[in-house]
Amino acid sequence: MMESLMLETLQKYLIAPSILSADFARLGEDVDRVLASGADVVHFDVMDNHYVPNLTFGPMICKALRDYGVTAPIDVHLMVKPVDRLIPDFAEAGASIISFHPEASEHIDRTLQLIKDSGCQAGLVFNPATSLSYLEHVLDKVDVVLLMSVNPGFGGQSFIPHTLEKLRQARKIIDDSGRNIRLEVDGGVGVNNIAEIAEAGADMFVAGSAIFNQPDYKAVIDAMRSELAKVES
Ligand SMILES: O=C(CO)[C@H](O)[C@H](O)COP(=O)(O)O
Ligand SMILES: [Fe+2]
Repeated sequence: MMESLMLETLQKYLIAPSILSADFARLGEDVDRVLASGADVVHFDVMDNHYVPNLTFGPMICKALRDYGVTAPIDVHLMVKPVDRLIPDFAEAGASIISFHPEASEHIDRTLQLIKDSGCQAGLVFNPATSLSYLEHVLDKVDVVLLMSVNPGFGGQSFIPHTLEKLRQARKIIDDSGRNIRLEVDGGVGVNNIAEIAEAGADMFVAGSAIFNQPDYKAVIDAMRSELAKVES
């Protein structure tokens, strides 16, 4: 039975390991291990060697994780162009959230509607240099705002500091809207900066290399949670 997809019913802060840095030869086991270590959501980076200069995995691997028994929400981050034709495939494969980059879609409103109609939650992703103004006319259809804190395409890059200011701006837009929208941050997140990122307004944290490149995933996730607890208190 799949866990609740309603992000608003989950806890305040969500940790979403990016499986871009997982062991692909043992993906099911590695995903089970990171979830057993306290992760909330599986972040699934889809790259097409066109929108970004790298190539990863598609709906078949998402379905394979579901068939393996993964029940946690799967957060599909589409770095592909065009976007629309992959949406039904990912919904059928068991995606919970599907996020896309507005520059990669010809019709942003239509793409968001396609995601909602397929039964998934919808996210818009902003590169470090993409304007938040894309949110202006579609906020009512957005469940997740995903701010990239690196340029997309690769794991293991350093967090770009000016993203903190953009996070504050996105937090204000979300709060002013009165809607229940998650503010997710992706790229270069680790134990050292997660508190500062939460203080700037994020409530969902993607971390790939910071977790999977360490032998003890639980130690990293626990350390992230204790950093976040300092922000909450
Ligand atoms: O979308 C991504 C890259 O385009 C990844 O989710 C992101 O880079 C996570 O990796 P890390 O935590 O190692 O930076
Ligand atoms: Fe990502």
